[in-house]
Amino acid sequence: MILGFFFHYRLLHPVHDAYGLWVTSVICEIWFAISWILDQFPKWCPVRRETYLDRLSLRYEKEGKPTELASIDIFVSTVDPTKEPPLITANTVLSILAVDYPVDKVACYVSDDGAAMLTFEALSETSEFARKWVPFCKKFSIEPRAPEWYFSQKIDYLKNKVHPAFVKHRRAMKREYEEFKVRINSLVSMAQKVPEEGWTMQDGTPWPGNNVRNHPGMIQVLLGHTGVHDIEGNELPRLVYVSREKRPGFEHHKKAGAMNALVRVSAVISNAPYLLNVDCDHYINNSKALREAMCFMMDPSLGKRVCYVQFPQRFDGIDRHDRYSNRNIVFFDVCIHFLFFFPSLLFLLSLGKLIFQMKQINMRGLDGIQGPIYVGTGCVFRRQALYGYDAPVKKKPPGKTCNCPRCCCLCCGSRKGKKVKQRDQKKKKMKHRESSNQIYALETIQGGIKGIYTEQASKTSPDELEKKFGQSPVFIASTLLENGGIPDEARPASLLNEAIQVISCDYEDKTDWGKEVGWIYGSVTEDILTGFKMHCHGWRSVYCIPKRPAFKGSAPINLSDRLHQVLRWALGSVEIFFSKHCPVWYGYGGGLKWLERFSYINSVVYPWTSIPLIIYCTLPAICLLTGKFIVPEISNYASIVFMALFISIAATGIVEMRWGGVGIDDWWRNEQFWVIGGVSSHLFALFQGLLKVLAGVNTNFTVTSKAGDDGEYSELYLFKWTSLLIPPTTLLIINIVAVVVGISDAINNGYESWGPLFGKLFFALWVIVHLYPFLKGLIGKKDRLPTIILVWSILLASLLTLSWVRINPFLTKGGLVLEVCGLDCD
Ligand SMILES: O=c1ccn([C@@H]2O[C@H](COP(=O)(O)OP(=O)(O)O[C@H]3O[C@H](CO)[C@@H](O)[C@H](O)[C@H]3O)[C@@H](O)[C@H]2O)c(=O)[nH]1
Ligand SMILES: [Mn+2]
Repeated sequence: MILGFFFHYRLLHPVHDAYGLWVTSVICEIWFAISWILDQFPKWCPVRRETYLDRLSLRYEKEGKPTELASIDIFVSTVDPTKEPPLITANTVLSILAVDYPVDKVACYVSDDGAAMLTFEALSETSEFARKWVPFCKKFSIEPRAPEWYFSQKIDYLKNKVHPAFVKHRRAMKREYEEFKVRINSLVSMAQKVPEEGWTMQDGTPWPGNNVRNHPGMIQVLLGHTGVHDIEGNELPRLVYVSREKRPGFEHHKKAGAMNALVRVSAVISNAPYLLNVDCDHYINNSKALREAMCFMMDPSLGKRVCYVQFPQRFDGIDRHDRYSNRNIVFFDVCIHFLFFFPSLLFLLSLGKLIFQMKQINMRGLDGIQGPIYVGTGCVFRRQALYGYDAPVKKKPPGKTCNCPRCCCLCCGSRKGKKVKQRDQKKKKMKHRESSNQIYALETIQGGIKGIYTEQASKTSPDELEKKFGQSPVFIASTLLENGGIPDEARPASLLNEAIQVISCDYEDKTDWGKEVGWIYGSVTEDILTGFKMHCHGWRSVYCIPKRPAFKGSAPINLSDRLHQVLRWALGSVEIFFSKHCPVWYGYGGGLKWLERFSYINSVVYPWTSIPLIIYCTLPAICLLTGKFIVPEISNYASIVFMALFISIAATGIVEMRWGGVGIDDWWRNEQFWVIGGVSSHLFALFQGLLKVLAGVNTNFTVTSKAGDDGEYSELYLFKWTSLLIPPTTLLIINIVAVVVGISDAINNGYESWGPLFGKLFFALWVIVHLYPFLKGLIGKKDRLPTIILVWSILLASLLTLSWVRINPFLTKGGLVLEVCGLDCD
């Protein structure tokens, strides 16, 4: 590293624009230093991290720990039954109901933002089917427990199963499922027939959700302890349908708002101390995953400082070559990742200040620092961490006294007196507010007031609690219980009544919901913000990668959908970048570690790299068209150093990949898609984000379309027109034109011009190779050639080349200009 530093200095000094280069190289070296440090400290080292994971799951296997499993509330969000087919949601719900966990400790809440009767009907069908499906799964321990995916597995199920009844049962079950599927699909086709007057309920009254933007809150408990049992007479987990109230003029905050509504509803109905969030297009693929998460949550050595356990996202139904890098394997499995495009191109095209390099600490690497970021699905939360509290302070060994105010409140007598007084005040206040729908008497929760959180909570006055959590006394009382649960004497009817209150539109008015409590608002990618806030409060998160993937989901497979998804993520990042929560300046003095901060910064600034990226994709073409070579002349000595550096970067990259178990093809797809997404989605996100900040123009959250159940890749070639396609097409065309022009020029000028040409051709081809999957997606099936994009892009490309040729002051070699013009005028 030090050597590298020295070389940089020696090397770059004589170059024309040395200053900018020097600065960038220093930044580079800092990154090198970080990776070096990461490798030196085994605690942060990915390999060590793996053994840590092993240790926990080993203990779990040996001792069956944790023996006492805590309750867990599971949230599924759906919004649009036309884009999120009810069958997919049904499968998600079935995999949850059949999970390998005590039934009385699981409650599944389905939030329906579309308020579609269709979703509701599909869900009640699902609950009926679950009565047969759940006992079947448990009896034969099948995996996965989402029927669609279980039955579509192409394995010989007779091989390992010796149970004689299994074959018969499986066949019967499969038939049942086919029938269930027919029922769900007939619901869907019925839904298409009832557009105008809207749905009616069985008794003829209109379905309250007919108007998606204006309807009351709806809650329906479909399964539960006291309710229906499965066909073998066993209990089933609770299943609750929730559609929050919608009124015109209220901001609903999309998924984050839906999640917060569920947090409150579940607090009133089951109040489990842990929560799991899965998107409707993801299902539980490993029925033991919840237990794995509990290993971390209840691990004494982690001391209740874990705010969430994130599982990596894995996907089904991705084309074999994963053309658009949907799997995101590099993000989920590599610790530290160099974006190779930068070092290779940018180092050599030394354009001074514009050069910069990206080195990302990804999920696995973060796990050695303060934990992975939250990616929106497949994540088990500690409920208390969502309530905006600080992480519990590490306990000092007895005998040591600490004077810091944080520790003091735990031991110091005079404060305790004050606390009791406050508690009495609270008691009075609560009694005072007692109303018909109040279920908890404070006395019943008094026993629960102990431990770290309640320590913090009891420091808060009742007024403050109300300002923070809103006006529901039942909800507030529930937040004071560290271990969750509902008092025995609570009546279900009044609980439901209270649950309706907490999903009303104005519940969050003038409270901390979405600001300090729950899922955080203010960006279309609520996930980054939510995790970030918790890390700022000093919590740590855990990355859990069980051998059998815990959750699996669907990903968009055609180019346009994928680019739109990336656009939305990038837009979210730009929004955060301009918000008060920007990790560059937010949360100093909190519990956020600086390397963790680096990574959060990286996750919000990356859309900006689209600008230099585009410049670097145009430069090779310009080189070829103008005959000017941008790479500075460097000495032999310098070029050797450059090569050495290049190789060292490549080597670290390869080592990181090996550690993560990522193949070269996955890595290469990632590189390619980084360029494709960079020059299209990231750029557009930047503009949209700037528009939003400067002019207040709002953009919509478009739900990512989900692949149907046809299993074929017909969608892969599906072409949808979008302006996102223009910049990469333009870049592609100018580079191809440049290559053609360059070669024909060399042919005209004879033998001696071939030498320098090769250097230039290399860069142009480098760009083209990166954009190749895009080209394939663009052309798709031959008959779908998108003329409109072609016209636009050729127009833009020729405009750019022409204008460059006109304004280029260096150009005196007239031949080339003619060449270019001749080509364009044809
Ligand atoms: O108003 C809304 C909009 C969306 N959703 C739900 O949000 C989830 C994610 O939406 P999806 O369109 O599937 O987005 P993806 O791009 O596939 O999702 C990724 O990126 C999102 C952030 O943009 C995260 O929230 C997701 O967890 C993550 O999987 C789905 O379950 C939707 O039903 C709502 O509940 N209400
Ligand atoms: Mn999704």
